[in-house]
Amino acid sequence: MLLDDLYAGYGRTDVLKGVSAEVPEGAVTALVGPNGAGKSTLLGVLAGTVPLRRGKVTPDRGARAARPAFVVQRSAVPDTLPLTVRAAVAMGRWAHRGLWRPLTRHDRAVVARCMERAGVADLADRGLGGLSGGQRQRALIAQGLAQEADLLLLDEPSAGLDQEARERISRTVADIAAEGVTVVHATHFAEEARGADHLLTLDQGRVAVPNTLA
Ligand SMILES: Nc1ncnc2c1ncn2[C@@H]1O[C@H](COP(=O)(O)OP(=O)(O)OP(=O)(O)O)[C@@H](O)[C@H]1O
Repeated sequence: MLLDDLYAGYGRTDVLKGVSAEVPEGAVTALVGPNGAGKSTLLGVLAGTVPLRRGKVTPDRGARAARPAFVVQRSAVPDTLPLTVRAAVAMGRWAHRGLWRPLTRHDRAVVARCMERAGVADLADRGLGGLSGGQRQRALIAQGLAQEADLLLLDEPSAGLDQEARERISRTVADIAAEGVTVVHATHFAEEARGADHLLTLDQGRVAVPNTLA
């Protein structure tokens, strides 16, 4: 996917100020940079939730442009949401099924497979609110996977998690990319960024020069 001179922001302020970069297909791109650099804004642009003011995103050849799945920061999901893991992951099928249509056998198989891939199959009947941070984050990743998107966008999935939980998420993310999904993974952890296939460093709304870890 090619990002060409992207501008986006809120109100009168541009947050992204001419971001140009290549995001390789079927690989993990770590999106790094200090607080406020524009990482979440760029993810929002790629997800279609933040409008582009200028510039262009060219999807990979063969990929359908409008097939991103956005795994938002865990803090954006209320703790008290009365949902089991299975129900939360099944919400990922809404894009295919519509809100009130019952899930088909195929949908249920996809949900089961995605819980397996994200390592939450054994938690399927547990409530989201009672899970550990790492378990909850993996449930949200499973929900993103259930959308069967070409592009998986992860906004700091490891924030607040211990090293073991972070490593588990890194492995899951690498496996997903190995299956051909393009992953953009915003992170503040240098070890996660080093483990990625590609690096995109933002600084004050621009690609940092050089595009390396600080
Ligand atoms: N919904 C919004 N409305 C107005 N300003 C916003 C909004 N979201 C983000 N901003 C501002 O845009 C700038 C970039 O924020 P963004 O969340 O994209 O950065 P970030 O790199 O993801 O930061 P962090 O590492 O803290 O998550 C910040 O100055 C922030 O205050």
